[in-house]
Amino acid sequence: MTPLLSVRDLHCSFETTRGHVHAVQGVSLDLNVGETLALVGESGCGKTTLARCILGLQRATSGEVLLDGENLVGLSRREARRHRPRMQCVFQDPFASLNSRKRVEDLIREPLDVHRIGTAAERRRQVQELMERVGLRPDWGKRFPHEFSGGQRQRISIARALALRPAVLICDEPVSALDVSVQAQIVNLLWELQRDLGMSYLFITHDLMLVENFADRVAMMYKGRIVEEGRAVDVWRSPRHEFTKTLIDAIPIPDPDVRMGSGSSVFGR
Ligand SMILES: Nc1ncnc2c1ncn2[C@@H]1O[C@H](COP(=O)(O)OP(=O)(O)OP(=O)(O)O)[C@@H](O)[C@H]1O
Repeated sequence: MTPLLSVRDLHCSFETTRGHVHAVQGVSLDLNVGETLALVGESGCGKTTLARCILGLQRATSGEVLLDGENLVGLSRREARRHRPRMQCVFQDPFASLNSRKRVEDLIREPLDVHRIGTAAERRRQVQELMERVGLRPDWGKRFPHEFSGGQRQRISIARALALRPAVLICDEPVSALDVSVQAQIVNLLWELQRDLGMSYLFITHDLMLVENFADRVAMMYKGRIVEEGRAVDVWRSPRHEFTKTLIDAIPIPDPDVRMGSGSSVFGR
């Protein structure tokens, strides 16, 4: 099966006042249709830079990002625009990523306006549907982001990302700015959306436990490289790289009275 998204030997470097930073060092990854690949690594290992290169927000130094077999690296802005609807992103901070001066309905409608999808009436209707879909009341559309909680704001970001019906959703630490109780709700929402819409997720996190039951495969990133990759269950049971072992060892042993039965998950999968 040809992967939907394939990253091939991707490098990204920065020249800074402190010298040369080789943030992404020859990363290769595949993401299949309907699959969740968790990209797990500690702060500064290059996860966001990799995501930005995949999305075309950051120019890769070399390598390929193939979407349905077409290489996106080095495309002109105009050519890249054609692919943009197919890959969308939900960022970490729902406070910073939403323009605070825009009403929620305008924020969610914006991608449809930019890509001129549907009539004005169809776009308005779609905004209502998207709000319902992510668990927001459609009559809240006239409100501004500051009137919402962190979890609700992340729902707004998700609705906005879904507007163009992407095939790939890149979730860059989408719950790490949220309270633990809210984290589970947002992860559950993402899981339901994937089940219903069939999207593929690249789920970036520093928290291995968060993706324990959510990811199909896990890629461990360490100092700019993928050091271990495999089915989530295999990586979890028999980690090979020291970095993975350290992360797993740091996870508290769950209280059996709280986690109902072996193998069950707080995220219900
Ligand atoms: N625009 C930039 N200019 C210079 N250096 C950068 C730039 N963006 C990232 N870096 C550097 O690249 C390295 C990887 O950063 P990156 O943000 O990709 O890591 P990360 O794993 O996403 O970390 P975090 O989880 O903290 O966001 C870091 O050393 C960072 O300082």
